[in-house]
Amino acid sequence: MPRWDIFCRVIDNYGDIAVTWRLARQLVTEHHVSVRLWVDDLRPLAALCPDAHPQAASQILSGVEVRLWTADFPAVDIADVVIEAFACDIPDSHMNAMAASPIKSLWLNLEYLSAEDWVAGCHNLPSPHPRLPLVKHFFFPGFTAQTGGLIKEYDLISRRDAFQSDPKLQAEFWAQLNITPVSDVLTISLFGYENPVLPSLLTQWENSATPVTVLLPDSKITPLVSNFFTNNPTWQRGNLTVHRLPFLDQDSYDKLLWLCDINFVRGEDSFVRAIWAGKPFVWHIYPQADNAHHDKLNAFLAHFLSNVESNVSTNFITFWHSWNQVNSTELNWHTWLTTLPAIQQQQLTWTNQLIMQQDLMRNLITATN
Ligand SMILES: Cc1cn([C@H]2C[C@H](O)[C@@H](COP(=O)(O)OP(=O)(O)O[C@H]3O[C@@H](C)[C@H](O)[C@@H](O)[C@H]3O)O2)c(=O)[nH]c1=O
Repeated sequence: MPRWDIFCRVIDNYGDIAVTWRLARQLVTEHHVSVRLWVDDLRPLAALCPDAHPQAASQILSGVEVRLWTADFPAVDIADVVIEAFACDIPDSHMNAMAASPIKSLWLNLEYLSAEDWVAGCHNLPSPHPRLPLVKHFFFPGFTAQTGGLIKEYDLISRRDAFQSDPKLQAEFWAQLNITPVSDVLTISLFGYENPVLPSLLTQWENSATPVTVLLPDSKITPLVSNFFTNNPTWQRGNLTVHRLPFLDQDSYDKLLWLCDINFVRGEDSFVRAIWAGKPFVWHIYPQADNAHHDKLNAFLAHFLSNVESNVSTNFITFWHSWNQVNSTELNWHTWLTTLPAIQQQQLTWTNQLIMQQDLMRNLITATN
């Protein structure tokens, strides 16, 4: 059985481990390879996967061998495929062992997702090691067939469709969340980074003509929501009700996205899952130094909105820019809502095209053959 090593350093938050954990599980389940996932901090994994022990040096989870990556890296057997996630630099001792081994590992650097045009040109490029007889290849996820694609399990869309068409499955999930659903409300999931424009949005929801129910899994945005409800322990103001949820396991979070009418997501992995959920979403992109994330945000918007009439796309972009503080235009929820019929249509067409493309894991496997 082919052996794969995946290396992940947790920079912050959940995204680094979220992506590698998802990929590791998919490789085991769908490609039947043996996967060893090296992670330098297991605490975020324990949030995504409650079965994970946050300190264990070694544990098997969903068929994946999860190893705590410490400074004193052990001498271990060399895998057929080595994935270094997000340029995390595998240990020198291991690299030397790879160079000396008769097994010629395929070494890939799995990069961050971007819709920018340059990605297609850099995907698969080799990077020979300056000293050792090793070549690392860049592997860029992306939205076109010229890139490494997006993570999507083979049965994701059928599981989503089954959930979205079955009131019983939805009722079970509401019960799991311990919430009694209310009809004729707009249900919104809210996940994001600290965001100074949030109070304005909450006020607009409070005054909205349609009642708004927010499902709020624990995140960096929670304290701001809590401030909004100071002196109001029920977390209800005007037409806005917020339900505070614990941080959900990764599979339950998918269901939350499938359930809600609109999803506010962030970073990388929840953003991709919101795309697959097929519901309108708002992306809080991971903020980078020198506003490098603005180009990334605009590249995605250009790609996503390429077939949308200009007045709709202008209003849509203005709202996303305000949410991400790319501009100082006041956030206008009502105007954004008017874009939704056209956006939903576009999302359906666009997501269906993406579904037809080969997913990231299969592109990885193609690269290894
Ligand atoms: C809210 C919630 C999220 N999740 C999951 C969804 C995702 O798999 C994961 C969150 O990861 P992300 O969406 O990527 O957002 P993120 O912000 O957590 O992660 C990152 O983004 C990257 C771009 C950065 O490089 C990383 O350093 C990191 O900041 O948490 C749950 O499983 N349960 C929950 O309740």
